Amino acid sequence: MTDQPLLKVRDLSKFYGSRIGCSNVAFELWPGEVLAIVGESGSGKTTLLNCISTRLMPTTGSVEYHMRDGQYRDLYHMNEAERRFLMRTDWGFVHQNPADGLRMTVSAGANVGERLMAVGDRHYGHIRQTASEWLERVEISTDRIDDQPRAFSGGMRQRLQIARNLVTGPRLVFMDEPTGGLDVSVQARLLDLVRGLVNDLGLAAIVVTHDLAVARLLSHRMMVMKDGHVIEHGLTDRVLDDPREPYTQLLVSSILQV
Ligand SMILES: Nc1ncnc2c1ncn2[C@@H]1O[C@H](COP(=O)(O)OP(=O)(O)OP(=O)(O)O)[C@@H](O)[C@H]1O
Repeated sequence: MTDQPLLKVRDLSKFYGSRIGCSNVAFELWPGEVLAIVGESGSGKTTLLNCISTRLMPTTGSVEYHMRDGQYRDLYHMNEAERRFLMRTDWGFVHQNPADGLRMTVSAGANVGERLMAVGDRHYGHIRQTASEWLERVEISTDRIDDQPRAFSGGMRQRLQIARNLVTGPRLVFMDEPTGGLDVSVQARLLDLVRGLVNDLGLAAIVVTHDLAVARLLSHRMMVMKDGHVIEHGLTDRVLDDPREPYTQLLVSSILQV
């Protein structure tokens, strides 16, 4: 870890008309750190994730990012081209539904390889070799490299989406319910895989989940949201083992005691 945060979020709010999406959120994310945003449906998790990742314009607040050149830049003061460049080179975004993050009608190899081309790799042999290594890394047999993701199972699609996102060596990955929609045994395997990759690559990640078991397994720190507000924030083990807010206590007792 370096001695400076990767991301500084200050006073971030998003209102949809008079409805609160998220309100007054502030935190810092450090390199290599995984933060989980948890809460019930409608608590504002996706709104917050989308505001931080510049997919949604917040109503107020700032998000500063520590660029590779050592400077902090306010994401909302970048122009569109700069933001796109950052998304392509430094960030990944793993959607709940793999179809939202993959190109379903091109091959698995091309799904991974085109990200390398987007960052300037032009050598076909190298691109195919790297794509093949990444398929192996996410436990997809390399003899499926020419198959389209629509011929894959849900778990395979999600693993392919992860490979597509990580192949370019991002520093920060956003994940929106990465195991949602998969059945339980597939979820467990995928979580193990994600945890291993995040550790090995020293990635920072922000993971939205309504599942506290996912937060427990993946994250170092967690924020609990309710009605658009962060009501509790701390080290994951502390929040789950010794929740301070009655709402968090309720969540923990209702969900985690299985
Ligand atoms: N495009 C929109 N227009 C109006 N209100 C919205 C919009 N998107 C979200 N909201 C409202 O903002 C609040 C937070 O929603 P958000 O989707 O961020 O919650 P969430 O915790 O991600 O829920 P879920 O787990 O169901 O995805 C909710 O009251 C929701 O109705």
